[in-house]
Amino acid sequence: MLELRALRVDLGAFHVSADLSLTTGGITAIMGASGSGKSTILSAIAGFVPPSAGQIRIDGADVTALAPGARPLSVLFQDNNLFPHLTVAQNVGLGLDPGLRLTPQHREARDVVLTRVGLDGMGDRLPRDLSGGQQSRVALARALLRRRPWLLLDEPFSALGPALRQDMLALLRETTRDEGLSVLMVTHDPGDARSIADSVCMLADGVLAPPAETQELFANPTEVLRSYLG
Ligand SMILES: Nc1ncnc2c1ncn2[C@@H]1O[C@H](COP(=O)(O)OP(=O)(O)OP(=O)(O)O)[C@@H](O)[C@H]1O
Repeated sequence: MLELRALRVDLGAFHVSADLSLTTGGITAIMGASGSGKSTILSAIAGFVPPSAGQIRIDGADVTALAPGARPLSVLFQDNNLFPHLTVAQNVGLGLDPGLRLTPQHREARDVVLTRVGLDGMGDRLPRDLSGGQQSRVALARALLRRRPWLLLDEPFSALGPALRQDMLALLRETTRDEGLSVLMVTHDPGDARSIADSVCMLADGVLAPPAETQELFANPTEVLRSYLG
């Protein structure tokens, strides 16, 4: 369970708040207009932006004051955050040990994940020698290898073309389901939310709404969703 209890984040004149719970397992999308505060909320949960009030609890523990690396979550950013001078295998291996001192078991786990995301045989390449879609797979592999229970994604595949993006969303759904991860994904695209999210939290007027079941929400759109869809 991920709980945002009377959470409030202030960035200068901008405010966003949330008071809701997300159950463990499945994929929740945060959807809202550009500038509505989607990244801000995700950054607060990840620990990169300090809240001005309220509490963030994950699986029963208060993580509000914990450093990002100490939280039971991984984050996947839009730019993939790959180190250009490290190989694919090294970039993925960072998910296990920031010093890259990998045991034989670590290497085996890394290679299993590389195969899982379709990068078998590409471990020795540098990120620049991969396509955009393959780079996204490296970042996903690293996040999966960390085995943190929650995976947070901020518009992770928006730089990819539509077909490749659908492939990555499908891979995300399969791999996180197989690994039993809970996913929270920021998107501005209703199509992305409909294709993989079990539930959607709409963000409008500085408030993140509690999750609504995706099919139900789109079948009976709220006022906020109607005005977002235009
Ligand atoms: N450091 C900051 N100081 C003041 N305001 C900020 C700061 N960072 C972001 N903002 C403002 O906070 C608001 C929310 O930004 P945020 O990036 O969270 O929105 P978003 O919904 O993720 O947008 P997009 O879909 O365009 O990425 C914006 O109005 C932005 O200008």
